[in-house]
Amino acid sequence: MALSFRICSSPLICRATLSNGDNSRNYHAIDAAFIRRAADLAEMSAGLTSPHPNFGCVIATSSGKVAGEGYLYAQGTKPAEALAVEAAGEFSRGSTAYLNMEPGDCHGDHTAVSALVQAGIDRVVVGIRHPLQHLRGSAIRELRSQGIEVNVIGEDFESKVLEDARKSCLLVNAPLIHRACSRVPFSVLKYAMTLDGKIAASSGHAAWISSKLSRTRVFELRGGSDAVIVGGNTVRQDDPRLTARHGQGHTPTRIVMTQSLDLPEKANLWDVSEVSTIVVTQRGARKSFQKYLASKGVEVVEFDMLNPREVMEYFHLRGYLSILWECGGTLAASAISSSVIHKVVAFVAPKIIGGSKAPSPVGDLGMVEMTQALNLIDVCYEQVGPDMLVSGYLQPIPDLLPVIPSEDATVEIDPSVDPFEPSIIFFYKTWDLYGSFSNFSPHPIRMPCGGENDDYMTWSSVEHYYQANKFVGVENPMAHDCVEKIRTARSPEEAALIGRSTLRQKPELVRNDWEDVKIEVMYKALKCKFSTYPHLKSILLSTVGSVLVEASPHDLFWGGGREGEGLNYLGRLLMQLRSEYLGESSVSAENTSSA
Ligand SMILES: NC(=O)C1=CN([C@@H]2O[C@H](COP(=O)(O)OP(=O)(O)OC[C@H]3O[C@@H](n4cnc5c(N)ncnc54)[C@H](OP(=O)(O)O)[C@@H]3O)[C@@H](O)[C@H]2O)C=CC1
Ligand SMILES: Nc1c(N[C@@H]2O[C@H](COP(=O)(O)O)[C@@H](O)[C@H]2O)[nH]c(=O)[nH]c1=O
Repeated sequence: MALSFRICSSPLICRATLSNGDNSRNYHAIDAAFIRRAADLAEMSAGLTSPHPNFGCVIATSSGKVAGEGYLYAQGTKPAEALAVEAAGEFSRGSTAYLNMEPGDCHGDHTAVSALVQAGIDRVVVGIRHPLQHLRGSAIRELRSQGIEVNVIGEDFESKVLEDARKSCLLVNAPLIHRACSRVPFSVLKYAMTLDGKIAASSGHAAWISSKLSRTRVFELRGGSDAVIVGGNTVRQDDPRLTARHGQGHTPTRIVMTQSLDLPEKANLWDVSEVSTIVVTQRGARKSFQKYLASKGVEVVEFDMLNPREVMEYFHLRGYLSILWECGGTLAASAISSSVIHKVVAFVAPKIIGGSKAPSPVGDLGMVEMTQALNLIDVCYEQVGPDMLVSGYLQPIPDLLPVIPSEDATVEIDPSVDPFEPSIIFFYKTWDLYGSFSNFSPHPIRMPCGGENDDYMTWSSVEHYYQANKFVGVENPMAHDCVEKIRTARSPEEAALIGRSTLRQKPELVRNDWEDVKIEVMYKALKCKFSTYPHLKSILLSTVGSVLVEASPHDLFWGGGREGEGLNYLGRLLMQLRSEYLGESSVSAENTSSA
């Protein structure tokens, strides 16, 4: 029984129909189709939300019509569920909401859950529970406590068709699921090769093997990844840019892995005006070149043991969820041997270049018999222009069902929270347990713009306010524009990107006193945030006795650094605020008792 979607432009956009005309009996097939649609919608935010989960929601009426759809554009923007019920309007009442993943209410505001409850949704079907342990189960519990029937695929009902739909939910958030189950980001090895298995001519020349259409697909892959990584030799040979040039969305960080640091002085990757580059190298390698790179704005990170696993563990801690490997065969072999590659995407062009010394996509893996070959699973074949795109998984997407208990989890299965000393509370990414302490948490604040403009304005997050303040009060129309662009940025990540890149590219737009006032700016914004949201103040007060550390391994000013070498100013300001609140509450307690 084939299932299809008709797309039309009215609010009742599409309708799941069963091609044999049986429109009512096969509930599983209908549920599965809508769940797959929710996963497809979630896919639309890949790259935009990073490093946050991808969420999609479909509202379907009891007659199987789609009344509304939504996907999360970026963290801090309206949840998919709220957008979908808004689109469905009155049709929401009595309808079913299909969610690819349980909403993660990181900050206690229950927006997604409230939207469904208030819209009068009768039933919610969930593809997978939230992969992060501290968020898992709470939205489902909350919905059930409000009298809504909630069905989780694989727990409350199962069948082959539902299992397939559930798989699409696992795939659309594979990077986040990996975060919950392993300590490395989800990595995809991508390459373009000729029909005779070469990734370059014997001279090293490789531009181009695949067609323009295939290369546009590569830009899309880049746009959906947090970072792209190459080895030193690819930089020397190709001088790549590694940007996403398909005209929309996000551009990943570029990472170069080099032991020797024997890299050219002039390279496209050293131009960080559009996007940043991080060079990871062996500790002590070419110190003078490290300084040169730093002067260009390229970050250099040294490793005692430079190998793909250590590097991936480091980027995992830094909050990266997905990495695209676009290296040559030498580094690819090392990455596969270290078991950090999860998926392979190969563009095969109908060309033959020959050459016994021409490089191939994967170097030596030490295998001697064909029986040792690594077999890909869930392989897909697709024609892209003249090329064939073959993709598949080297390691299965972890199946969370055995890992995620269906009821409240007590098992320690979420290694994303490190077993730090209990007296220290680390926070960093907004979806972590104390994620609401992050500047990126989606808590709008009302503050004056600063400078001569005393008007109160709404800033979508502390990060928006902080970044904009770099350019406040500067007599230059471009500085004014920049403040406005940051204020209206659709996510804290976008605000940070504009603020940081403008500071690098146009330092003349930055206010002269920025270094002197930035701590004060941050403090005022934090005070406003914690005073505006009482539940955040309670969380802050609940940490009394613990040291607060922003676990950013790379920001040595606001964060604690990789080995505690950072100044941790964000943690310090939060502790200062906490003690001020404690002081206030003890004074008011004294006043009450003496009254
Ligand atoms: N068609 C395609 O899709 C692609 C083609 N190419 C082509 O491939 C060729 C380059 O291939 P290749 O030499 O394999 O390049 P790689 O991108 O694999 O670079 C290899 C380099 O990576 C660095 N490295 C750092 N750590 C490690 C480690 N643990 N293991 C292995 N390498 C490490 C070293 O740099 P260092 O020497 O600086 O210390 C090493 O020399 C070029 O001709 C290029 O055009 C490249 C990418 C994709
Ligand atoms: N030659 C080759 C690829 N090569 C990869 O693309 C990089 C160049 O990217 P950019 O500078 O951004 O255009 C190069 O260094 C290598 O990693 N990719 C492909 O899809 N098809 C191709 O034929």
